[in-house]
Amino acid sequence: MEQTAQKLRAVPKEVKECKMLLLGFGNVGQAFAQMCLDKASFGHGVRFVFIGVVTGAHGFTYQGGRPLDMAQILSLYASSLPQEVDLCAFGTGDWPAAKVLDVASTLRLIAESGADVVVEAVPVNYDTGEPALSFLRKALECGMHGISANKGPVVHGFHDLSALAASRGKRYLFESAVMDGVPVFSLWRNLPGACLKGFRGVLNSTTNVILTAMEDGLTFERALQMAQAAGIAEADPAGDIDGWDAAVKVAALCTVLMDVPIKVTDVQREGISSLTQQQVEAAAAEGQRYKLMCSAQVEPSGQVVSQVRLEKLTSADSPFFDLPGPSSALQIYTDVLAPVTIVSSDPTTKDTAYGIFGDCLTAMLEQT
Ligand SMILES: NC(=O)C1=CN([C@@H]2O[C@H](COP(=O)(O)OP(=O)(O)OC[C@H]3O[C@@H](n4cnc5c(N)ncnc54)[C@H](OP(=O)(O)O)[C@@H]3O)[C@@H](O)[C@H]2O)C=CC1
Ligand SMILES: N[C@@H](CC=O)C(=O)O
Repeated sequence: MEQTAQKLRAVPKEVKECKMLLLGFGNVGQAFAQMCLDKASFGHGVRFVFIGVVTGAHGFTYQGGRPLDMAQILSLYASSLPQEVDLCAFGTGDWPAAKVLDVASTLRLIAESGADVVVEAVPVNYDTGEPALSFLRKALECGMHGISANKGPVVHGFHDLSALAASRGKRYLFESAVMDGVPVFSLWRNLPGACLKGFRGVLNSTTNVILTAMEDGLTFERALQMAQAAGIAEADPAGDIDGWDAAVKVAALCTVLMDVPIKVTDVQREGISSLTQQQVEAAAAEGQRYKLMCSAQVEPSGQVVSQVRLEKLTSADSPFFDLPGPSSALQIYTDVLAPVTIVSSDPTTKDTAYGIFGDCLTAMLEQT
């Protein structure tokens, strides 16, 4: 079916080889690697070759730029307990094996690797964007594309990284940073001349899983476990629960779509931890439900007011009311279009993987 559909699209004549260095091999990194394998014979015009994988505490593998057997690496992860995995077993070339590759060594590895694309999917740092920011900067300085699923570098380095990328004729792309693989940033690139006056949305899936599950009578803790098992919670789920993930996404949208580079701490923020089962049930009994709403709007003064707020939605007409589990939605208000709403229903890490995959293709295929 996929093959047939692909024939309807323009198939690039030449196949480009793309050497990939993958930083971070958790839920997102693995889903992305799997997608590259699944789509290898799809005729999209790029042959992805993994030459290095770096983790935080599970070692790294790099064999002097030689292709890695990604299917074998994925199958090791699938068949082992997390604490048993050590990627160094696949070989580290001239590099000494180390379960933890420190940031300075990772930067050296990026520079040495000669990769075409560095894909970065390491945990978010709300305060500084590091070490992801430095990884992406190094990749771009070395003339590689920097593709990232991480919101931190968007907020802490969007303008610098984009300018650096442009100066090298490369791309810094991050479609997965907000709403997984849903084309939010690329949609905006396709609305030239439009001004964003504001937006409203449900942008954190983990809290939405928890809120929906609590409506069904599950405990907060059990619901969080479900989100973790689905691979959508942050490495530190407090970032989801306390509203930091939602706030960094709001800041990312303001920075890129409004061209107003706000900090995460500029976003008025609340989380969901104070909400009780009784409050959720009482709301449900009145046909209402709680959502962690994200919003920003440009005031007449030009100032941007942004917030993450736990709201009790009262109207089934709201595009955010009927949004179960990990689903997310964003409504944008521009000076040229009636409100536009994008909804993602029950996304998984495959959606995020596609955001990265699409960015890699965009970067590779537009390059002459
Ligand atoms: N999960 C999701 O649904 C989505 C996630 N994102 C973003 O994608 C990124 C990755 O998320 P996810 O895969 O879920 O997170 P995980 O915690 O599952 O994976 C993170 C990976 O990064 C590795 N890592 C940690 N520190 C370093 C470092 N210094 N250098 C190299 N690797 C490092 C970890 O190593 P180790 O395995 O050894 O711990 C792990 O492999 C985050 O920024 C997240 O916000 C974006 C959209 C959706
Ligand atoms: N932890 C995040 C993952 C995607 O950004 C969420 O729950 O939305």
